[in-house]
Amino acid sequence: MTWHVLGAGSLGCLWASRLQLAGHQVRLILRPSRLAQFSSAGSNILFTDLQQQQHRLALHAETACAGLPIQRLVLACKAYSAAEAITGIRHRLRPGSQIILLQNGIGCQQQVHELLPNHPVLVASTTEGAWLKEAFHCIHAGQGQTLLGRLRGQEPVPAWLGQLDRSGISCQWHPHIDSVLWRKLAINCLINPSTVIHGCRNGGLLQHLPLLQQLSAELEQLLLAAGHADAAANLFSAARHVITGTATNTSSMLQDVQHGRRTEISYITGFALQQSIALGTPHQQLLAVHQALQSRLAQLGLPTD
Ligand SMILES: NC(=O)C1=CN([C@@H]2O[C@H](COP(=O)(O)OP(=O)(O)OC[C@H]3O[C@@H](n4cnc5c(N)ncnc54)[C@H](OP(=O)(O)O)[C@@H]3O)[C@@H](O)[C@H]2O)C=CC1
Ligand SMILES: CC(C)(CO)C(=O)C(=O)O
Repeated sequence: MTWHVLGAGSLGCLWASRLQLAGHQVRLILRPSRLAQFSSAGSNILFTDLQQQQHRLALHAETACAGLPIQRLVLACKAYSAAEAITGIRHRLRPGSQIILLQNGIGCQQQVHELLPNHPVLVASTTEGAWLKEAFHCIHAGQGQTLLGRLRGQEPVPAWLGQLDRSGISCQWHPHIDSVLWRKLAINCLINPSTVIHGCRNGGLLQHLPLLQQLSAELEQLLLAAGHADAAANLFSAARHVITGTATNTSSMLQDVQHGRRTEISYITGFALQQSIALGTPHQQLLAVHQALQSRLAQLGLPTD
């Protein structure tokens, strides 16, 4: 069965390259302007793997309008593009077509569910790392792991999970993917905005641990109130572990800011704050961090949502 991958950004190129290298049929879905750029550059992805080996892969690409019905779609756009991307492609979906969401943060998964109430929507949480050296040149920066599950419905564990593993996409089924998303959300709330506010790599946050500890206490209460006690356990020490383990990394949000790109703030601190208000949990620190991040984005002339 063909894998359709929407978006040839970092993760889209990473998934498409590895699937194609493993012998699967892959089709990219690009916006018209990207498709023109892709075609004039020879319809290739250059993929640098973890061993620094380069692979030049000829891929089929098309726009959302054209093409055959889609049976399996990997949505590899940013969280803020997900709803619009699904709206543009849903005429090509058929009953039973599967959608796999790769977005960070929370909120877009629910938007997609609402747009596609009768489709199997699978949600991934990944710690893989990839970036684009230039358009269509993807660098695989970190192996990481992908957990996959369903937020709603009774879809069985997909038989194609093994295809992903054999393609080098280390992927495991998780029965409570919502808790995994919430835990990652909390870690991202603790790390990403502060790296932008302080303009530092992840390790620079070791200078700001007392404030992070207060924020972590609020996030723990939010996770508990949202029914994710597992996700709340030892949150602060887990975040500190990630900070030290990724000390030299630039967070994805700071990378977006450095490249003048819109961030996923609304799906990270924005979502957490909205939920905290709805559930009546303390959110003084969360509000302060969210507002400080918005101020910094506004100063830089970037969208604050
Ligand atoms: N990169 C990474 O290492 C990781 C990323 N993630 C998450 O994965 C998601 C994707 O991230 P990443 O790959 O880095 O993002 P990128 O910005 O690199 O890529 C997103 C791509 O989606 C494309 N796109 C958006 N809307 C459409 C559309 N309607 N039709 C076709 N293409 C579209 C964009 O195309 P265009 O340029 O034409 O707008 C862009 O190329 C994010 O939520 C991110 O947080 C999670 C873990 C790791
Ligand atoms: C865990 C962390 C903070 C690593 O940089 C991340 O997920 C991100 O940058 O988005």
